[in-house]
Amino acid sequence: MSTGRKYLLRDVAPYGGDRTTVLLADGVVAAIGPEVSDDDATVIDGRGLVLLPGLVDLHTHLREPGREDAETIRTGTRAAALGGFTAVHAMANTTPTQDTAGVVEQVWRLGRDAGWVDVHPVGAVTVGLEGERLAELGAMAESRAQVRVFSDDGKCVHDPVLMRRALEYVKAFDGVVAQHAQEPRLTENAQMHEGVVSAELGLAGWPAVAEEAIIARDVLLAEHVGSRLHVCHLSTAGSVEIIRWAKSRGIDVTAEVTPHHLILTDELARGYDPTFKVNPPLRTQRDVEAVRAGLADGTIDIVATDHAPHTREDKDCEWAAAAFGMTGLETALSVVQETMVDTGRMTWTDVARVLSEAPARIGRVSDHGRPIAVGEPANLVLVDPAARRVINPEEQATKSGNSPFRGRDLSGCIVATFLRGRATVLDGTSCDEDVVVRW
Ligand SMILES: NC(=O)N[C@@H](CC(=O)O)C(=O)O
Ligand SMILES: [Zn+2]
Ligand SMILES: [Zn+2]
Repeated sequence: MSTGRKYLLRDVAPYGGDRTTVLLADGVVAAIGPEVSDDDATVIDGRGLVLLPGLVDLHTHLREPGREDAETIRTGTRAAALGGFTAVHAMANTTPTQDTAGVVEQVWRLGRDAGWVDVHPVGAVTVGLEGERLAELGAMAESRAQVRVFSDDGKCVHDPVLMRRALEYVKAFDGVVAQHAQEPRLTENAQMHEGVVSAELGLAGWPAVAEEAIIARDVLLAEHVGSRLHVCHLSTAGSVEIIRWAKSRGIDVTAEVTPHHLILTDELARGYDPTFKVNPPLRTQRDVEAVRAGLADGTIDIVATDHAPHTREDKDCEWAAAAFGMTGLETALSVVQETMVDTGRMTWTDVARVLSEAPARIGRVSDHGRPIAVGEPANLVLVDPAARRVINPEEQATKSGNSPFRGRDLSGCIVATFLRGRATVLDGTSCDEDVVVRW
């Protein structure tokens, strides 16, 4: 499983703490300590660099099968590695839908063959994401892909009876239902957040209550059946309040926020640039403050990218005709650093929790999100928090150009990413030749 190559990360700061030296060999963390050395190892000067467990994304759209013009498993996972990820969960809204053991195994296998990160397919909750019949959840759980996260993401499981049955069903294999919380009737034709800006622009609004009503219903359903619920891309102040209340009652719910909802607002719609059209929509500054506070105090468990690549044809058109979604794998850590670390709201230990440990736990991925300790799998990322870069989507590994950060100067760069001790990224560049699968 390992390349046989060894790496000596000299004078790195695990979790941004005291400097030490870390040796990676045989796919694991082989030694840690200020005096550690190894003459055969490739030495990386880690002064000023922060070492974190490899990032885990619970919410990525890789588009394959079906929309390889927007992204492939190979391009999307290379983007993930460049963003510091070692594992991603690939959402089920592909064509065909990831609603059978056959399709999730295909995605899992393509991810393994690409070799950039571990790909964990998400299984659809309902057949074809149509919200009518439960998909074969058990068969997907038992397949080689070992699916534990189920979601109709892109669509809401809006039938409460189906949602209840899904929550009950996944208990048998310790699965979780990840809900895209969008009340369909309240969001018909919705184009952006419903508020002052949508009124001024004359665009149909997506009210906060359309998200909050589903979250409120689902936490009560989860409590009723004693199951695990995960809320995708939570975006409003009211949603944070509901999750806080649910957790105080002991309900087994977790929630995610995207990088873009931590930093961007609905004001960006004023330019009618569809790059900023996303589901759920960018909200107000008050919501941004609330999700930051919720992430800092643990109400929101994780940051997930909701990386949603779209072709130029699907995005370079008038606002109303454009697809919802923005890319995020290659900028996620920078946005979290800027909004949460550089502002003093979180430490790097907190970042490891929200971008690695907690998503691995929610997705039941056992060999990622582990502590940086001797004997643990060497799934790691090395970050230079002092570096800055201007985002140019044309230079990114993702096939799609719909980054909302185009032209923006962001802090923090990924220096290296290691998957089971093999460098997938070195010096901020992907190690293309090294990505030979050894399983
Ligand atoms: N987030 C988006 O705006 N779009 C996602 C679907 C989704 O996450 O709901 C997509 O698949 O493009
Ligand atoms: Zn969604
Ligand atoms: Zn999504």
